[in-house]
Amino acid sequence: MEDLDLKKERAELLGSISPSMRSDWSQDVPLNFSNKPGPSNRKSSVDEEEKPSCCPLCQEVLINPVSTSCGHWFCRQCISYDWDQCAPFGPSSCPQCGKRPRTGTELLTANQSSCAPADVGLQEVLKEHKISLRSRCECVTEGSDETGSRTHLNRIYTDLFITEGQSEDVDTQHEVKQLERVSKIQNLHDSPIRCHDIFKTFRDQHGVIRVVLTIGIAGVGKTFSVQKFTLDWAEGLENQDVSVVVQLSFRELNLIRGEQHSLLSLLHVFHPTFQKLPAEQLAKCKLLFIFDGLDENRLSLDFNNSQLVSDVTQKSSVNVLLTNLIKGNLLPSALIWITTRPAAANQIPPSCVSRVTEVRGFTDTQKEEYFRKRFSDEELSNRIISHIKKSKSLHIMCGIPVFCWITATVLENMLASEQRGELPKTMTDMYSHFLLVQTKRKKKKYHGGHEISPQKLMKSDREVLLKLGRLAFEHLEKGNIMFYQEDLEQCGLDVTEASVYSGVCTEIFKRESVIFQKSVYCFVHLSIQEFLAAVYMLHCFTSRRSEVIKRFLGQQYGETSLDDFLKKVTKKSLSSKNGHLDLFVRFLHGLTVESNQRLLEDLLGQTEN
Ligand SMILES: Nc1ncnc2c1ncn2[C@@H]1O[C@H](COP(=O)(O)OP(=O)(O)OP(=O)(O)O)[C@@H](O)[C@H]1O
Repeated sequence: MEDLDLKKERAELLGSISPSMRSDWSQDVPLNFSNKPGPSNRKSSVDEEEKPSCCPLCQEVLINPVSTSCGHWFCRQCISYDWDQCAPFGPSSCPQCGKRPRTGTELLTANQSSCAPADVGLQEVLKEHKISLRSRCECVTEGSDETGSRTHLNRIYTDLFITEGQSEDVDTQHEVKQLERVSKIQNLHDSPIRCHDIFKTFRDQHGVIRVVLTIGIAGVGKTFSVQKFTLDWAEGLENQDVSVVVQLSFRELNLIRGEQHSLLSLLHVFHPTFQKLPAEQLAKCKLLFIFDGLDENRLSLDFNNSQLVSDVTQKSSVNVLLTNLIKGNLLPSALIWITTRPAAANQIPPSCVSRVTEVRGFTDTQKEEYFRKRFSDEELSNRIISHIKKSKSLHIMCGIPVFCWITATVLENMLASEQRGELPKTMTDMYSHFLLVQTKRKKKKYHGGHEISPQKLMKSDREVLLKLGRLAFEHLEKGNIMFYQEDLEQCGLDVTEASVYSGVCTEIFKRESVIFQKSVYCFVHLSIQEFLAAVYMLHCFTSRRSEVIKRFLGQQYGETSLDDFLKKVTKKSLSSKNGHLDLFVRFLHGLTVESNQRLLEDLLGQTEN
C-alpha cells in the first residue's frame, strides 16, 4: 500500500514538474508547466530514470521528493534540515554538488503549479513574485546600530510558542501575569501549532480553515512569524499549495485609506509584479492574504453595513474591500491571515474567523535558544542567560522576544564596558539602559572616542531625545506610528538628528511604489515609542508644562501630585478601546521608581517618586 502511494506520488510529481521547468532554472528556456511532452520538454535532462530512488542525505527512499535547480533530488525534510543546519544565512548550495541555484533557492515540487491548467505568463509572474517576496522577507531590521544594516531572518529566528485558541483572560490580565501563567501551563494541555500549519486541518477538525486570526501582545513575534511563514513559502519550503502570498500590513493600508481601489489595483500598489496579470488569471490561483497588525488599523471596518463587493475589478474604499474579503464575498476561496494585539481583536466578528491562534512568545528553552543563536561567543551567551535567570521578572519578560532583543543589546554592551554598574533587572530599567546604550553608541560613532559614563547625557542628546519623546507622545496619542519628514520638523527634529539615533528611530519603507516615494519614519519598535512617550510625559510633569498635560487629560487638569497625575493618566488609558496607551502607562509608572529616575535624571529633571 505504502509502495503504491509512493509510486503514485512519484507519478504525480513527474506529471507536474515538466523537464522544461527544470531547465528554466538554468534560465535559458521559458517556463512550461504543461503535462504534455513538447520539444523543449524532451530536450531537458531530467526524467524519472534520473531521479534516484534514495535520498543522498538520509540514504532512504525519497519521501516528498524535491529537487534543486542543479537537478539533484532529496526528501523535502532532509534538505530543509540540511539548509537550516549548514547555512545560518538561509538555504544556499546543493548538498550534493555544492552549486548555488541561479534563480534563488526554491525547490521544485509536485505542487509547484497549483494554478492548473498552468500558463507560461502566469507562472513567470508567480515566480517573479516569489523572488521579490523572498528578498523582502529574508532580512529584517532590528534597529541595529549601523544605519541601514539588516540581519538575516534565518540567523536570528527562533521558534515561538504558538497555540490554537485564545486564552480566556488575555484582555484583562497584566502581561507579566499572563506570561507567568503561560510558562506554568504550557506543558500541561496546550498543544503548540507551528506558524506554518495555521491553515491546516487537523484530524478531529472539519471544513476549510479560511480566516485565521493570530493574537499576541506587543513584541511577541507576530510580524516575525508572518515574515518567516512568507520566507519559507517563497523559498519553496512550506505551504506550496498556496500559489500567491500577498503580504500587507495595516500600517501600509492606513497610508491609502482615503483612496478608491479595486482589489486588483490594491494588489498592484503593493505588489507591482501583478500588474502583468489579468484578473481572470489571478482568480485561478490559490491566494493567501496576510494582514499584519490589526491594532494599527485606522480604517473603519464595518462588517454589518458595508456595500457588497464581489468582483476583483470593482472599485470601492479600502475598508469595504477588506470587509468583503474577510467575509468571503470577494475571492471566497482566498485564505486570510490577520495578526493583532489582543485589545484590537474584536474588530473582526468571530463568525468570520475559522481559527484563532495565539503567539505566546518564547518558552524557557526557546529563550535560551534565542541567546545562543544570537551570540556566537558562548561565554557571552552563558553570562547573559545566567543573569536573566537570576532575576525573576527579567526571566519572565524574556518570554517576549522584543524584550530579548533589547536585553541582548543592553547586556552585550554593558558586559563589554568597564564602567558597567549594576545590570538592569526590570523592564523600565532595561529600556532606560537601552536608551543610554544607543546614545553612547551614537556618541562613539559620530564623535569618536573614549568611553564616557553612559548615564551622563550631553545637552544635545537631551534635547534630541526629548524632541523624539514629543514625537513619540503626540503620535502615540493619535494612534500614529509612522511619520513623515514634516512630522519630525514639527517637533523641531531634522532628519539627520533622527537618523543619528538609528537604534531608536529608523527610516523605513523606501520601496519603489507610488505611495512610498516619500520617506517614512518610525521607531524601531512600538514599545520604544511608548517608552519615549512616557519619558516625555514625565518630563512635562516635572517641568510643569501643564499645557501639554492639559491637552492630553482634558481642560480640568490643574497642577497636582505625582500620585494623582498617575491616576488620571491611568484612567485615560483605560478608556482607550484598543489599549494603545497600556504600555505607555506601565512605563510611566516604572519611571517614577527612584533607581530609574537616577538613571535618566538628565532627561527627566527634578522628580518625585
Ligand atoms: N521568532 C523570533 N526569533 C527571534 N527574534 C524575534 C522573534 N520574534 C520576535 N523577535 C524579536 O522581537 C522583535 C519584535 O517582534 P515582532 O515585530 O514580530 O512583534 P509583534 O508581535 O509583531 O509586535 P507588535 O504587536 O508590537 O507589532 C523583533 O524585531 C525581533 O527582534
